[in-house]
Amino acid sequence: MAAPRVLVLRAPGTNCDVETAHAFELAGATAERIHVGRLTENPALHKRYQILCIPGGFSYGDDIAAGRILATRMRHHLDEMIHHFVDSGDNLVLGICNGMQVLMRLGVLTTGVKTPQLAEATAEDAVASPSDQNWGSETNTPEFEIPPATLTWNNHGRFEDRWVHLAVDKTPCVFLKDIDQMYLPMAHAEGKFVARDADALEQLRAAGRLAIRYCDTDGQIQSETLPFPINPNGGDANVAGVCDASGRVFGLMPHPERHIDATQHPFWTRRKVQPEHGDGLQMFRNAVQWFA
Ligand SMILES: NC(=O)CC[C@H](N)C(=O)O
Repeated sequence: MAAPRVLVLRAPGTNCDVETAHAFELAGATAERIHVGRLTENPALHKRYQILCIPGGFSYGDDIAAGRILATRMRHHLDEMIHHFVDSGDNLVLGICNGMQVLMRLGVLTTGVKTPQLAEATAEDAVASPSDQNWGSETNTPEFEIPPATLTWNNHGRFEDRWVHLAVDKTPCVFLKDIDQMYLPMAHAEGKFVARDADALEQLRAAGRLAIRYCDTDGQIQSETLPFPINPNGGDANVAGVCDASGRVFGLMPHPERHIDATQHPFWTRRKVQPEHGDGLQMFRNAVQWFA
């Protein structure tokens, strides 16, 4: 099997690209960190790659809303690249933290959710939506249509940095194959997953799109919104990551690339048995194996 080639997308403010490329390399892929500017000047560059990964950070300083400017730049200048990775069926897309925020703004994680009241929706509906929740002109949505879900500010309104337990649901997500639980660091300010309404949330749940969720130390999810700090941001249904219908496009807020080695675990010196790797590595291995 030839090693799949990964395009780790950089933008001004990206700060997890080196670790993310390293995680992919450790899993057997070939990873290159490419600045968004290099892609806009040579749009055919993306054709050399099979995996697109948008890593974590503060692209464009999180101005307007985290991920918004990079997503807009991609939508306007790199539409062919988005099509190549998202729609072709042969490639994978991973967004980590700021990368998930970009994928949410692009609308590629929540496609296929029906909007029953669309016919009656008016421009006033859009005006009436809470402006502080980042509801905006997500991809391909007419001005008056509110996207099925978004990411907004953590409940406490601050940047939160801590380790979290995660439970993996049965979904088609390629990256989470054969993983039940993970312990990973999260580090974000705008990571609260909010569905447009109960109907949109149920559609995403029924379609197996809510791939990974915050849980307690035993892997249990006892309530629809677990208390802080188990659910670090107060997001709906404890959602930490979402995949598209095919399972090839996946975004998650916690950082798998920060737990690929067992010694990155906060209590590693106190553990009786050292696992061979950190919990996050399997996600990158699953991506590589998908091409085998
Ligand atoms: N670690 C990250 O990628 C941070 C994401 C984003 N800047 C936020 O604070 O929400």
